[in-house]
Amino acid sequence: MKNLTSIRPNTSRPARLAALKQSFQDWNNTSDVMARLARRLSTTLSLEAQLSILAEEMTDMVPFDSLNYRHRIARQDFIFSTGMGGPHRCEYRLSLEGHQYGTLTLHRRQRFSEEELTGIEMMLSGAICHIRNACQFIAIEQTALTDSLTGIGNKRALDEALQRASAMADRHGAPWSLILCDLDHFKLINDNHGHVVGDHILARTAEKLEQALRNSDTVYRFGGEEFAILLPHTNEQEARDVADRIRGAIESIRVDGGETPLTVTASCGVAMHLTDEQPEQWLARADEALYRAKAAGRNCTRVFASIS
Ligand SMILES: Nc1nc2c(ncn2[C@@H]2O[C@H](COP(=O)(O)OP(=O)(O)OP(=O)(O)O)[C@@H](O)[C@H]2O)c(=O)[nH]1
Repeated sequence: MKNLTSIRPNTSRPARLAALKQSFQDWNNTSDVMARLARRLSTTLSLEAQLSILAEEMTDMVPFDSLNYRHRIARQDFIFSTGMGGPHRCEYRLSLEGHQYGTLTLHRRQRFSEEELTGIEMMLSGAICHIRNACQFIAIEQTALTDSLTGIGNKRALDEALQRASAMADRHGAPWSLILCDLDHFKLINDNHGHVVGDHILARTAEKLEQALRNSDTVYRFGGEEFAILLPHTNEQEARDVADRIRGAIESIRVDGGETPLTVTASCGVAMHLTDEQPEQWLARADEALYRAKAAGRNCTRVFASIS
């Protein structure tokens, strides 16, 4: 409950409002480079958009032929480039409070003067907090989409990827396939050798899957011992071949298990996306195919045929 006596009388203050209006106009139209840079950078948390703004503002002060930025964030390389090189360059490692936030390089045909280098450094000082925030935002987003045990995409990442893939398959008519791959009798491994060994096998499986796939294919940990693989431009016959190949890769894993090395097999279910099919239906068909592979005795692949 508000204390009514503390509420100020509801009268307008024309002088203050006029000052606010002036201040807003100044803020909006400022010719102060640093203030404008800070204002523009604060409008976005997209690192790409921030670097575009920085490049735009910087080229007004210190013309350059190209700007390149590179930073490894949450195990992925973030690269931004604009323009085409030149023989002279200046490079800055961006850091704040002991943390690195990437390397920014400018190239130009003419040498950079001392005054220009000082100008660039001043602008980078004005941008660094914003760049730090954008880098941290990417890292947080990445963490939310990554499975902590294996380092590959998690269920949430798969859900988002399935949405995008369904939309693209419908728009472009290109085939997309989904493989669900589940380790066989994994409970026995945990029961007989412990969870640490089970975890190790899951991590090795993720590694093997990534090695066995093309760069355009993406792999996710979908559940405990279940993985999903999304394959663009791949029909169901090709996806079946991929599924058999990855089962072979998983079977080649050897883990120290006492007297004899431990091995593991997997079952796979394959479904190709159907026109206008919702992601959940697509996933359900792949799951049904996986169920059939398990029912058929495991260590095999089954396809949910798009034409029966
Ligand atoms: N070590 C480890 N085990 C997990 C993890 N997530 C799930 N599991 C285990 O995976 C096992 C899955 O067991 P089930 O669903 O019965 O499947 P299964 O034994 O592989 O049998 P089928 O799938 O029918 O071949 C359970 O023992 C879970 O505890 C994990 O992150 N680490």
